[in-house]
Amino acid sequence: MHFELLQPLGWQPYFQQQLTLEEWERDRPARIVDYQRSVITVDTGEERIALPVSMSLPAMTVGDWVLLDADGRFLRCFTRSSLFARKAPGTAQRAQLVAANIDTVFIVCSLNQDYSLNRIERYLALAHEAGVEPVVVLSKADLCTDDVEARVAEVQALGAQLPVVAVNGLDASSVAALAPWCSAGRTVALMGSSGVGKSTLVNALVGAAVQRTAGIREDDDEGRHTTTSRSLHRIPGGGVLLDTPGMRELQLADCEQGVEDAFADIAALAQRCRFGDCSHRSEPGCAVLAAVEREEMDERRLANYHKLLREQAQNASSVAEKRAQARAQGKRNRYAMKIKNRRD
Ligand SMILES: Nc1nc2c(ncn2[C@@H]2O[C@H](COP(=O)(O)OP(=O)(O)OP(=O)(O)O)[C@@H](O)[C@H]2O)c(=O)[nH]1
Ligand SMILES: [Zn+2]
Repeated sequence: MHFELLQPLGWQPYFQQQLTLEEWERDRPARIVDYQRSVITVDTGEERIALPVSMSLPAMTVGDWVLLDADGRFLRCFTRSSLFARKAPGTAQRAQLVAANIDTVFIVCSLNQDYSLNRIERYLALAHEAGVEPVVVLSKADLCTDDVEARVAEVQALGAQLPVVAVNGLDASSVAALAPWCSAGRTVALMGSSGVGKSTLVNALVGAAVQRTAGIREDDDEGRHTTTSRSLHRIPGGGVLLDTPGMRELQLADCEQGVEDAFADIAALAQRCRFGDCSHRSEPGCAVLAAVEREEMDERRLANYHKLLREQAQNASSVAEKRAQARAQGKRNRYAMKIKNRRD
């Protein structure tokens, strides 16, 4: 019964399985379509409800599924199928949740000035870390002066079964090549540098639907919050597009496992290195360096792997430093308190 209402919001069997029959009949699942400092907007498929942010709510983000009771009160958050998060600024102890329950992320890279295999590998690591299937979208194919087919093949070589699609974002029939990932019940998102054509793709994918969502919003009592319809868009083919500034600003941080997964070929070769802790830089008996020597492994790819791991280590150590600073500050505060208490 609610199924037809929920599926256009990205509802899947994975979430359905988290409900008892009784809950399914009595309560109402809803998806977070917008998350502001003081108010969370959820969509039940029938209406949008504003939940005030409070300390009693768990950490949640756009894309999360929540269960509400019949009166629209929050009961719980569903277990996620995927999560993009990043280190929060400041003490950096808590991760900032960026987007939840995304099935596919389009890694957008333009075929003119922005094209870079290193950058694509960086985004692949982020996608792997989040547990989201990546699809590389090479935009501005119409402006590419090189052989587009050759570029596509080069990017495809970055991962086994990595889908790579070249598009002209200004041409709807070209963008239609992304339809297989945007079918009913599926949620997609976009990542990529500024100017590569993400907004153009959003318009091509949802164009008319965005207008319609805005129209519906006029009628309900939250009508003034026009930004609400900007985070989660329905795609005419049945899918959902999640587009937030947070997704657009994602950086590589704290995703060592993501880097390892994005470079699974290096991990496989490393099994045959002489030393278990081989760093694949200069060690004798290194299977990775041997593969580079035989030209079976791209030297650029190995260098980028080292670079991403190094950045990863730096991020981790700056987090550790900040934690140590916070601890030292806490100690000083407690000491000052002690002295003060003694004086009182
Ligand atoms: N020729 C051509 N131009 C494109 C294509 N995609 C985008 N553009 C143009 O490239 C410029 C930047 O595109 P945007 O969609 O604004 O890029 P963006 O990634 O959203 O940029 P930010 O908003 O800075 O993140 C615009 O002038 C678009 O019209 C394409 O496939 N072909
Ligand atoms: Zn090695």
